[in-house]
Amino acid sequence: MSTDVTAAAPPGGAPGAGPPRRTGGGIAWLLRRPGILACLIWIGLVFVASSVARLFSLGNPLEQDLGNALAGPSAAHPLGTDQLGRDVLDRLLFGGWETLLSAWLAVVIAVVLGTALGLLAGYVGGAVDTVTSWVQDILITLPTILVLLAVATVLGNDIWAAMTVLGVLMSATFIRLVRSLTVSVREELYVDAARVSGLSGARILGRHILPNAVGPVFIQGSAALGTAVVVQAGLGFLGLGAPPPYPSWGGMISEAATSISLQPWLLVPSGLMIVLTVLALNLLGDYLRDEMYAARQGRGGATQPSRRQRRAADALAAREVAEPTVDDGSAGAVLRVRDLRVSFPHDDGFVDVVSGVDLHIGAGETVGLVGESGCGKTMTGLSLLGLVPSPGVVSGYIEIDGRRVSTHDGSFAGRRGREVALISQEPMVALDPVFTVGSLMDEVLRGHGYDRAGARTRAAELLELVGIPRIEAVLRSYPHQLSGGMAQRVSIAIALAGEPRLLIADEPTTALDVTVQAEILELLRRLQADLGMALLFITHDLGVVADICTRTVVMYAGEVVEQAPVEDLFDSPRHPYSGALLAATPQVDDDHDPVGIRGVVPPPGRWPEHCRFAGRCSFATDTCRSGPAVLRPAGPDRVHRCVRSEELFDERGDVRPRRQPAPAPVEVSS
Ligand SMILES: Nc1ncnc2c1ncn2[C@@H]1O[C@H](COP(=O)(O)OP(=O)(O)OP(=O)(O)O)[C@@H](O)[C@H]1O
Repeated sequence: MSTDVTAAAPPGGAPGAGPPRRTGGGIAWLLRRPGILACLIWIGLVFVASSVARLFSLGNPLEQDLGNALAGPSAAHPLGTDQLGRDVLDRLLFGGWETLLSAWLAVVIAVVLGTALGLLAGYVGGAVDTVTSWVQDILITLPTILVLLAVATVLGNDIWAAMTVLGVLMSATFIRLVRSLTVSVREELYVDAARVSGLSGARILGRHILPNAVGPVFIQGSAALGTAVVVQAGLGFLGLGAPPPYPSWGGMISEAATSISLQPWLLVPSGLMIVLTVLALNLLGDYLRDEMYAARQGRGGATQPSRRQRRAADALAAREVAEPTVDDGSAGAVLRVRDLRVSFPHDDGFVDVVSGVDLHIGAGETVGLVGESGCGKTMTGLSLLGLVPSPGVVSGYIEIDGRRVSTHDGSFAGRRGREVALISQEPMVALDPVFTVGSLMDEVLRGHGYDRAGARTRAAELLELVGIPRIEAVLRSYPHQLSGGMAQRVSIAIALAGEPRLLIADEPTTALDVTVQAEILELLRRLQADLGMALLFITHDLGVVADICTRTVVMYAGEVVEQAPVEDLFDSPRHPYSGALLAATPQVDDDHDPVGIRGVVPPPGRWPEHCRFAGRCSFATDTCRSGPAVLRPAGPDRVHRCVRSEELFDERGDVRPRRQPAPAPVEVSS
């Protein structure tokens, strides 16, 4: 039994993403994880008891009492006696020491050798990588037991030599694991930065690449220890363990098997000891892998919700929100959202980072979601994909293509990629550096039901659709061999593979230079017109919204403050925040300088009960601070959240507020 941690390994993980983060004190951390604690207690007990028994010569594992052979458990012999009347507990403990230490030896050799070769192969590449791959393939192909029997034939019953050879054979797993981690991290920008700053290869490996491998190697090592114990017991069973009369766990099973008809109990202690120890080692590996994964998702350590927070999360998740009414103009839309809330643990409860968002997007419509950093745009987008990171809780009504979806009942699972897909800001994030574009697309398309030949044809069609030249060469390329624009086109092609009805583009052009930005926008506009998807375009850039969107939703501090057709919003904003955003946007054909918005968006949990923008709004009066600002209709397909809107914008004759009076001091509630 082994645990493959490659899936949990962080491709291009953050530097230092090593073993599970320990937070809140080691004991408290362990107490919250009873599975890990139970495994550690068992392994520790066996190791300490067998070490003490061996080192201090406690018990008499060799002392025979033929008059009391094959006895069951008793006060004098808690686990009974064997054929020669020797105490089974003493023999188990005496044999355990050698079993565990020799298994450790094998794993240490496997880890050290495998990590060194994996790092070298992954970092240096070329001929070194090729030769190491051959070595790894040979080690994997060799039949372990036959090799160990050959070693025993040559060297006799030398369990330490056998376990050294086992360590070399097992190193193949670590070579593969560390090599793939190294390849994925090698192209990271921070590794390039280290190279540029003149660090030596050895230093880059040690400081920037090795820490990424420590966690996965540690976890794989735990599973390998279980395997080594099994192999060691197998050798003992075949008579290749400790020479008689010295005990080994495998040897004890072999002896018990010969007396099974006279005393079946004899099989239980040694069998159970091997099973429980191997199980504990493997489970420990699995638990640690889950912890590491959770830590990478932001769920580990300090962010684990408390019991009270879990109760609050359950209450939030159970919040009932009715289907939107037909008179809000959303009937028949591809996306219908009502009273969407995204909340994260805070103090003893939860705090909203998105609150009460209503949204709809029809087929063929492009809606721009705009607002400053931290207003909740990305969280809104992720909630529509069921991808809000744990322990965040999403509640509210979400309907995609006529069917209600929820994060809590797994209904997103089959829909992601099919009904709703995502293009992210950084294309390389979506493209695993270990695989070629061809195999990435093949994997996605096979998931959508294509056979191998069909997937190949469809991949080429999709790349053609997104305007990629030299398709065959691109299919054979690795992501790092593509330019930013080309990589974004590939990630768009992958997003389109499932023919989604709703495409969420989260700042898809921010990481690209302006000419490539224009090309990608043009591509999205064309695709959207051809395929008739609903497109939610998340951006800071109002220029992009003017360019590509039909409707704009302006978010401030977690809520929608204005929603209007693009032209209406740009010509006559109805909320001072929309006006301020427009005034802050540079325009080529305009003689006004952009005016920044003073102050910052208050953080979640510090939003005032009244209008959330009041603290930064030059037009705010006591009326704005007298109670919550609710959404108000302002014409067809138009709403805003400003109590003074009519008064303000009437006074100003529908002219957008290019210059605001000096802003009031920033106000946040305590
Ligand atoms: N994992 C998390 N745990 C707790 N709070 C989070 C988490 N992720 C985001 N937030 C908070 O949610 C709020 C909204 O973040 P979000 O990323 O949606 O904003 P945004 O408008 O998309 O900003 P940007 O344009 O910078 O991406 C922020 O205050 C952020 O601090």
